[in-house]
Amino acid sequence: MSDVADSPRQWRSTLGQAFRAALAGLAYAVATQRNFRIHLVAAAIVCGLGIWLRIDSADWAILALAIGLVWTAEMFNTAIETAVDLASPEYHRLAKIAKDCSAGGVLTAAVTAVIVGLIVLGPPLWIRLLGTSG
Ligand SMILES: Nc1ncnc2c1ncn2[C@@H]1O[C@H](COP(=O)(O)OP(=O)(O)OP(=O)(O)O)[C@@H](O)[C@H]1O
Repeated sequence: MSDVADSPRQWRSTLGQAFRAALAGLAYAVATQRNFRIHLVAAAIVCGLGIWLRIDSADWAILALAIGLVWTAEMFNTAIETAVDLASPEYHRLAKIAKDCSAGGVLTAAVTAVIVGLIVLGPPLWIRLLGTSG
């Protein structure tokens, strides 16, 4: 009996296709979603501040989680919007609920990331700019 799992070469090929599809999804979001590009720029600014302030590895881990949360929410939002447009190009009450909830998810993630950023970067930024911790 032949099975995909029997052949390492087929496994690699399947994984390669899945990875390429995932990268294509990311490229689509970057190319078409203005909000996603804004989140990329915000992440770059946060990383620049992190380097400048020499935050420690635990703080980097927290910031990475917050950035990843927002990007993930934006990717799922793009997927949901696209699927809703496919299923319901005309106005529909349920399509509105789906898109509004999806947008609410992105907003929740973004607000969370801003709070995390303020907690992690705020105190060292304050000290760096004003030269005092009190
Ligand atoms: N088919 C639809 N039926 C009902 N309401 C819709 C429909 N399409 C969009 N809407 C409403 O319009 C809002 C904006 O939808 P839209 O598809 O323009 O998304 P968006 O948030 O502007 O994202 P993007 O700018 O990335 O396309 C939705 O949140 C929803 O309230």
